[in-house]
Amino acid sequence: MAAPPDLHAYLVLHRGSRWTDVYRLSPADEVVMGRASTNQIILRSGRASRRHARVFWGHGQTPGWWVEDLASRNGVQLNGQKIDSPQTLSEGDRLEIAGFELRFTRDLANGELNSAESPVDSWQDGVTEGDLSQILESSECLDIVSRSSGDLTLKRPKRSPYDRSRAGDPIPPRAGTDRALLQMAFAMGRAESPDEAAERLLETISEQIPAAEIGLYFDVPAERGSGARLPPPRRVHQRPGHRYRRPPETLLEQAFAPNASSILARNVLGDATLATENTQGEIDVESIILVPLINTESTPHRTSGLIHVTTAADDPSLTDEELSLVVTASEIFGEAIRSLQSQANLRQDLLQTQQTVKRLRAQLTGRSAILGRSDAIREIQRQIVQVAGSGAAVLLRGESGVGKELVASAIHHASPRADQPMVCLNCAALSKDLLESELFGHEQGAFTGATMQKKGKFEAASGGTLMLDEIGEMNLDLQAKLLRVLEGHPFERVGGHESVKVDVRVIAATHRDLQAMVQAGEFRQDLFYRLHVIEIVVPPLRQRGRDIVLLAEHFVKTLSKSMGRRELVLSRAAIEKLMSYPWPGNVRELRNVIERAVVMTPHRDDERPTIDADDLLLAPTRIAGNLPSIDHDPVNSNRASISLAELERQHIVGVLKQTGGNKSQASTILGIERSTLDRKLKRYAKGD
Ligand SMILES: Nc1ncnc2c1ncn2[C@@H]1O[C@H](COP(=O)(O)OP(=O)(O)OP(=O)(O)O)[C@@H](O)[C@H]1O
Repeated sequence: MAAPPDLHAYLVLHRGSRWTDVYRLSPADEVVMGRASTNQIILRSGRASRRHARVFWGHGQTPGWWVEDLASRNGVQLNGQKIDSPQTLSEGDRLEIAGFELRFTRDLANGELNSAESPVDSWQDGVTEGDLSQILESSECLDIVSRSSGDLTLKRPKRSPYDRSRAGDPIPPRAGTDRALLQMAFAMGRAESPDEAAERLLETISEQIPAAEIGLYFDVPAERGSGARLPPPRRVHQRPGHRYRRPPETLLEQAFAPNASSILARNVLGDATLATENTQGEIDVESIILVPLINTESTPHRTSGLIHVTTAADDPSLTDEELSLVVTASEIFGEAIRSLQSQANLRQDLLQTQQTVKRLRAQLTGRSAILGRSDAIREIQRQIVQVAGSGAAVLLRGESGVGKELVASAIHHASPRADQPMVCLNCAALSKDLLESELFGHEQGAFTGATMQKKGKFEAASGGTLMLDEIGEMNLDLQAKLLRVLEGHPFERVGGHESVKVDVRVIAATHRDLQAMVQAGEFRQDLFYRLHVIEIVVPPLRQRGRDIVLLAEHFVKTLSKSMGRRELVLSRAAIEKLMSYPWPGNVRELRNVIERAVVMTPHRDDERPTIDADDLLLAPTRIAGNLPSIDHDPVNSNRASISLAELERQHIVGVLKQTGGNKSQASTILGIERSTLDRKLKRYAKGD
């Protein structure tokens, strides 16, 4: 006799926070719980009597659902009170029978399907291949298994459905399930996309539960996580002659609610809260497994997908082992998706980093653009293009500050080595031993302080370009070692025996006359010839005509911007002053002069600030040949009339001029720290 639908109710058993078992009560059938295998709900516990309790529909004084203790040894508790006569059941009542707790409800939409405990740990915990056996092991916490359609079988806690050793085990072991899950885990580990992983998931579940329809939903956007708005399943498995139907609204609400747990529901024929009707308007689903996929990357954790398995009226009910299988498979799937996601994120990061590197490189190339329209600079630009393609060594000659490093950088960036490193080393700044170890590296313990192996600039520039500035300052022994490397021989790190071979293009630079040095025996002739094959002479600034103004305006613009100042303009008088000055310190000196002027020019709001001739602090200079000379020769000027402090000041100014304003070089020559030099210069600027 079919009961009116509103008389149906459910017994719900939560098993930890992992999943929920639902048994649908039908008024036509009483449900007996106890140890005997003939019961509808079998309690596999030493504390259970053979026929322990029954739940039934009664028409007595109060028509409704009743629970009765069938004279059990350990009794039945209803909401914490032991019962001694049949009691009616009300919404939310809690039954405790032989150590198991069941809830009575008529309304599953009332949140009853979800456990009160914190979020489902199945998806959240995730698994790795190594964890898989542990997860299978954790299935031992299963305390209920189903035997046949329409009943619940409770068994002792801590018994695994995979345990084959117990005599008289009512659960046939699922041979091959573990192996299928392992194979699935490995296949998912190789998957290249979430869809491929999903394919493996569906394949495994449908092989293990052949008599079922399966729908898989994943990547469900947060705003579409319920009801009619749920997108169609991404993957479906249905047997010939059967159609998969998505879960009804009530079940979806449960699955997408916070703390959703997995659900196994049986005996659900005709229940519109748990299944969706077919085209004839009937609900012909017998049992359901619904496992939410929880996205733990989101805050708070939320359901981002579902595995939905259903059996039809004529099929056997889904079992606990099958629930366990689907939950475990979902955990593995979750882990695979997370790992694919993090791979995708890494790929994305890498792409962004590569784009940043490209952008910065373009900026650097822009910055290293050699400004100038003079014939002298056009000739340099032509030579750069000409030599860039070859891997031959290049010798750059020119006064200090003319832009030799800029030319080297332009050659590197125009060459096929542009994507590889460019490394610069100033040979004048280091002692012989230090220079050797900087160039070729050293092994651990090679000298005092060599606490670990260090690669040299040659290795650092591998595949790229090494610029050796002030090559004329290199000691003769090192010149010999350098020549061997330029000739393609391997080298050894200082204190080492291992041969290191690198592919590095060397660009050497000097402001000195190397030929004269060769004649004086200060530079190796063979090295000179090797370097001299391609020689570019960078002209001094005073030979570049209007380029002086072009460069000055460029520095005014870029320096005002970098200092956050409104853009300044050079007055006509200032331009004339710049054009008539011989620039012994070349472009570096010009840059320094403009920098000072930009800092010192007063800031007025009303008009565009102008750099006037007086704002340009140029040192009085006398030119000898085309090299800078020093006006204040501290050695030969009238020392007797000046103080020691003034003598020091003059000497420092002289050395700075000699180095074209290069403070690092000046401090090396003066034998003082760069910071000391800065301090002294500040003091002079204040007029102390
Ligand atoms: N043509 C140019 N266009 C723009 N900036 C330039 C130009 N030439 C030189 N500079 C700038 O002048 C400064 C000195 O240039 P660089 O260091 O290349 O000179 P250098 O000849 O290598 O000096 P040194 O011999 O003292 O090492 C740098 O700030 C550089 O950017």
